[in-house]
Amino acid sequence: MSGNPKVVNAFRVTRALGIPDAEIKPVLKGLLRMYDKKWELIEEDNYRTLIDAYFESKENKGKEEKREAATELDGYERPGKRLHLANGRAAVDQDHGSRTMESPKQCLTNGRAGCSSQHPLKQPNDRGKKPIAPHLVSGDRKISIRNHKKDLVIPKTEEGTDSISSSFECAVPVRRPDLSRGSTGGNSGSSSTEVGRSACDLTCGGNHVSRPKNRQCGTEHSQADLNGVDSSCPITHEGRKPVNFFHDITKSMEKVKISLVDETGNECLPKFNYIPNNIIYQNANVNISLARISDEDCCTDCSGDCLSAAIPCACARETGGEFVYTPQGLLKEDFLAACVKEPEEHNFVYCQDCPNERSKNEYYPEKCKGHHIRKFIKECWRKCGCDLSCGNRVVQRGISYKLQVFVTPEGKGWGVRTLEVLQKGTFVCEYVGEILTNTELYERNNQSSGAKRHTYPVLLDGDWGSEQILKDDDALCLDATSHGNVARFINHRCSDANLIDIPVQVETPDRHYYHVWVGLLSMSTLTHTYTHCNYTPCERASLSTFFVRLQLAFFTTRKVNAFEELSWDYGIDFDDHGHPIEAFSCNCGSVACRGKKQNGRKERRGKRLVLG
Ligand SMILES: C[S@@+](CC[C@H](N)C(=O)[O-])C[C@H]1O[C@@H](n2cnc3c(N)ncnc32)[C@H](O)[C@@H]1O
Repeated sequence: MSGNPKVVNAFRVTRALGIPDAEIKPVLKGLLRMYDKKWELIEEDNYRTLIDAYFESKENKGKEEKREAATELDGYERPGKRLHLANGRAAVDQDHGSRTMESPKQCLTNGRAGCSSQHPLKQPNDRGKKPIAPHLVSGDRKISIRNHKKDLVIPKTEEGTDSISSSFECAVPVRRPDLSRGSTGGNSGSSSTEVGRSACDLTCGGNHVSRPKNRQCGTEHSQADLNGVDSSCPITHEGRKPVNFFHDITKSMEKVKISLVDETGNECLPKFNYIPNNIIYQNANVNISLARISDEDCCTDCSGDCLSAAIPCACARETGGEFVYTPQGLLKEDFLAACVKEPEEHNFVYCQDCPNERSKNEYYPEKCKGHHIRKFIKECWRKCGCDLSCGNRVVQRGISYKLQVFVTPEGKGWGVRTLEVLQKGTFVCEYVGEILTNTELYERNNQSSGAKRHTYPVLLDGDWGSEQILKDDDALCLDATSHGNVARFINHRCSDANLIDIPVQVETPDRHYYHVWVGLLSMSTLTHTYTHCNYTPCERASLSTFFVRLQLAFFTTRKVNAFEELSWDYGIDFDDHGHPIEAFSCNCGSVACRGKKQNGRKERRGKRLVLG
């Protein structure tokens, strides 16, 4: 086995993750048997299946040992057999089963139309580029720190519209730096081939309940799916049974489940890979070192909850000596009001040589359009003495409220709604995606066309307005088209949006709107570690040094009722006709809607809002 170059390569990757060859070998053998030696299923996504299966087997082994210990104590043999990967099924059948193991198998055995033999997590619109392989990340990435002095700028949204693009393909709000007014692309319509695949992707996720109906998307379901909505599938709040229903699009990667429901059957199922944290695609310069963060920038002497201390600790200094959170974990009214307020001229900085303009036109870049210096949140972090339950650690605790992805009745495609009442100032979710440089994004868009255009990245970071020339790999975006979290489904609203995006500084000493954890592991391992291992919060915190996380967080701007759709202002400039991609016709329904088009022409009403 070990002479085979494919095996050698697999070992090389898993070795880089610290997995001994002797331990990965039986797992690999089991997978090869299970997949009839279809190496492509094992190799995909940097051996994701293999790595998942390894951790799965370890986890199961741990459980088994506990069970055996309990049996010994009880003095009798409990029913249930011990299953090994080597027997070809093991981890799949054990307990609740492994979705990651189960998925490809289902695809293969069901022979479902529209479900290729690809690993379900494979992106059909992969343009030949993949996230960095583990060995590359750990071996090649230099770890250093830049001196970011400026706030994150989240200027404008750029948008792609393509008449044939489908909503599951686009789905990523993009906020581009330079364009203080973005435009956004619409994406109605569908592509039958891709939809078939997309349906498969979710179906193979192991929690799909559906009735066959997606005519528009051309999805053909297997007999299993034809059985209709199962009894665990809830009646929707409109009193209907959904046509498509998924219990948890996060694949257990979040603390709470996020369901997806389609009562219409007319919407293409989304095609993307759920990730709970941002991950570097390739060239982004998001390096940081502990040494750069001085003790003055954290509260090493604190313990427990910083909010309950008589005097606010050092972590409140960045936000005027006061924490931005209430003891209930909500944003304070005055801070929220300041964030929601429209920016004034003095809130903008201008680059001498703007990387965003350069990425659009290398030789004759236009003048910098200005970057909005925004308010930001500073949370405590790992150098602080407090613990994860500290009141100044809200965003980093992750999604806590029940959300649902659903089909909007107004023709906006999928949207997100809350299933419970959210008080004003509640943290809802982060915006998560792949971290790209502007140039990478530009190249992605150039290489793809139509539905595959990555038109909605959110601008992340830049040392805007600095004296020096900002390099391309310092100007970053988040692209959630292929990899993202629930935020990729949140629709735009021109005014009175019930969410606002606020940058969160957790891990950097500068006014740098993201926090970074050095990326040493691949996305699959990251996912895996959070999903499958029973780490305590403390263990997770230490493990997280290996992850890359930037944070852009959504908070409610007012009280939001259960089943209300969540929305945020993408900052689109619907009047930006020079933009290569035409903005979608806005159906936000707000009184001051500025992007409604009628008969292909834009209704000229409403104000022109400029957002950083
Ligand atoms: C980030 S995605 C949001 C999720 C998307 N609705 C979906 O189905 O995946 C952005 C896209 O959603 C649609 N969209 C978002 N807000 C909209 C609005 N107010 N009116 C019409 N379409 C909207 C547009 O097609 C836009 O390109």
